[in-house]
Amino acid sequence: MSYIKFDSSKLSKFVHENELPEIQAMVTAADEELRKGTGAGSDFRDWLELPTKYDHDEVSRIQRAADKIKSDSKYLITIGIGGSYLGAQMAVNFLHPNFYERKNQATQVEFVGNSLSSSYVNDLLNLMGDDDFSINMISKSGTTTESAIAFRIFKEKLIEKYGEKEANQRIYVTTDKAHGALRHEATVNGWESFIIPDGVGGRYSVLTPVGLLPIAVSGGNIIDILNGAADAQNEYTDPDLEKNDAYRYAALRNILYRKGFTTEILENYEPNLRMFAEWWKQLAGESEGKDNKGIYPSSANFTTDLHSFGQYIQEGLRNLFETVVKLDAPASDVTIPSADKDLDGLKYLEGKALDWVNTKAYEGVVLAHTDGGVPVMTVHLPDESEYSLGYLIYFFEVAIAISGYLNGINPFNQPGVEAYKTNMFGLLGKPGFEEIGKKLNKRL
Ligand SMILES: O=P(O)(O)OC[C@H]1O[C@](O)(CO)[C@@H](O)[C@@H]1O
Repeated sequence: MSYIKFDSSKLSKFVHENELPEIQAMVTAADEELRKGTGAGSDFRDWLELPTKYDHDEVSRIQRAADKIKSDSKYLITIGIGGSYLGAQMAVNFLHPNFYERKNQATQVEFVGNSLSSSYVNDLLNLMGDDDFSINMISKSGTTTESAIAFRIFKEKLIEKYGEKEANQRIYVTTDKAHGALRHEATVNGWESFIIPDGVGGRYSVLTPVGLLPIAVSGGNIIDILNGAADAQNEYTDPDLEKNDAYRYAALRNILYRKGFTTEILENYEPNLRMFAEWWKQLAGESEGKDNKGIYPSSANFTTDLHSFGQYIQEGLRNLFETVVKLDAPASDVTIPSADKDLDGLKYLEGKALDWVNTKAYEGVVLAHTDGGVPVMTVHLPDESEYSLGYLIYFFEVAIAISGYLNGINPFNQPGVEAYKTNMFGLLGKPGFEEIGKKLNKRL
């Protein structure tokens, strides 16, 4: 029995019994493409064995760097965008109690460079005030505009506060091994640096130093995360759909997609899983949305959004399906108190645990949405531990890769991201983009 329970029992109305066996041959072929490297994008499969083959010396260095940052910094300013921040922020948010940032006196991990908002930058600078800080600049390419601009701004502040020599001791760079401006800058300035392996793309990089350093600084146990992912790596290897839950999830979403269920909503019932959906949206969207096809990844936070666009899910356009990440055992629970009078009509819930109510809400929603024509699958997450998170990360990573091959695309490239960058560079007057800029300006 799988550590993470995958429940597709409510799909019978949408997927006939014969359909899974009938797609098995395609899944086996997709598995071969992934494992043997015969599929498109085969240079980017090193995440597959990362949990069991990671560089132990590098992980020890990450732990030491995290200890230093915790001892000399109130803030770790983590700069990156896309895969260079989503996994780290998702894990930091998941592993710590809600409101942790406001209460905790230890080093706070803050994220910047994931937008071009000046208010956000100024708000962060105001929050930091004159407190001690360090920077973790994360960029595989080293050329991403959003993060490069943030790095300039915060590096300048660091040098202003500490002088160049000490500032250089407070800059940690996570980038590729050999290429790129950032690698060169790190070498010239003697910054401590960590490697994003060549064969691991941004959205698959959370278990590399990209995610591990910020997570370690926040107090997360990175070895436990890797152990969870390693066990998942061992579990999800058999292409047999009856034995591999991650592959079954991939197969079912492909079956649903072909029937017109083109939007997937990843849902949670826990606020600390909100960022998990953001991480998943990049993983799924950047991997699968290409060649004018692919499931559109979206997310919802329940029960909150049941009072917002829950109406749409229940009765709107019938192209939706849902995947719930349901936490089975929250770290703590609350008992609903008794009251002398029953003015609020809650007597029937007195003495009940809040998480029991949450679970009943989930069960009610699954049945209501199923009745409303929305297929629902559930991934049961046993608890809020690092181990479980590592397991869950790997479940979705391998499922999305198989899903991409099932849909006949390269799950490991992202050619479409360049279009906005080219236009932005033209409009910003970047050297080499002048002609594009002239043409675009005429259209504005
Ligand atoms: O780590 P980098 O090279 O700064 O890239 C950040 C993100 O930008 C993208 O390349 C898209 O522009 C993502 O694939 C990636 O995760």
